[in-house]
Amino acid sequence: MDNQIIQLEHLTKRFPVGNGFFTALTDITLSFGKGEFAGLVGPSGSGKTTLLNIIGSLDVPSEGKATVLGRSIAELSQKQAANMRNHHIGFIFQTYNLLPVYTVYENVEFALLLQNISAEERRKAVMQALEWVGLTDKEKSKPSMLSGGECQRVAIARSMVKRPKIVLADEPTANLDSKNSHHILQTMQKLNEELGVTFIFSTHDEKVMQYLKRQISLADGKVVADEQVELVSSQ
Ligand SMILES: Nc1ncnc2c1ncn2[C@@H]1O[C@H](COP(=O)(O)OP(=O)(O)OP(=O)(O)O)[C@@H](O)[C@H]1O
Repeated sequence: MDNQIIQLEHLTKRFPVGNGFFTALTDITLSFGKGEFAGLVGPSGSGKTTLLNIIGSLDVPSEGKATVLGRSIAELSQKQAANMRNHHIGFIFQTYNLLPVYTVYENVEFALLLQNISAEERRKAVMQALEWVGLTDKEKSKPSMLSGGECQRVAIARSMVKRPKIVLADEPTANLDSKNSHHILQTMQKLNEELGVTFIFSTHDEKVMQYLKRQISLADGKVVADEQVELVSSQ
C-alpha cells in the first residue's frame, strides 16, 4: 500500500524488571495508512500505551522494526526523534498536560515555538487551531478556568496546530463525561476527515470505539483482532 505511513514488523518490547524482563509487546506486525481513524483497544496492561509510545518515537522496540513516516524509529538520534515529534506527531493524553500558568493561546502556541515560524504566522495558526475546537473566545483563559472538556479541546488544538501527519491519543476521554467525550470525538473525527490526519487511539472506552473505523484488539501484548468497523452512529 502506497499511503502507508506506519509499519510495525515483528515488534517486541521488553522492560527490565528486577533481574529479568517483562515482555509488554510480542511480535506485533501492523501497518497504518494515511488518514486512518484507528484504535488500539484492550484491557489495562495489554500494551496499548507501550505501542503508542514506540509509534510516537518516545521509546524504541527491543526487537523488530517500527518505521514511521519512512524513518526507522530505532535508528533516530534523540534530536531526530524530537524533530519528528515537533513537526509531524501530535500527542493527546488523558490528563491533558496543559501548562497551568499559561493561557489557552500560549499553551497552543507552545507547540510552534520550536519551529521556525514568524509571530504573525504563529498567531494565524493558533487562532485557526482554536477555531477548529471552538475555543477562540477562551484564548486568554488559564486552564484552571476551563472545564475538563474544554481543557481536552485545548490539548487537541495544541496537537493539531503544527498540522501533524499523525495524532496519537492515549485514553483521551478517560476524565470526561459522556457529553464532552462525544464532543471531542466529533472534533477529532472532523479533523480527520477534513485534514486527512491519521488518528490512533488507545482506549477501553466504548464511546471511543463507536467512532473508530478500525479496531485493533490487544491482549497480553499481542494483536488478537484487527477489524475494519462499519460506523453504527456518529451521535
Ligand atoms: N517502563 C516500564 N517498565 C516495566 N514495565 C512496564 C513499563 N511500561 C509498561 N510496563 C508494563 O507493560 C505492560 C503494558 O503496559 P501499557 O501501559 O502499555 O498497557 P496499557 O494497555 O496501555 O494499559 P492501560 O490501559 O492501563 O493504560 C503493563 O504490564 C505494564 O506494567
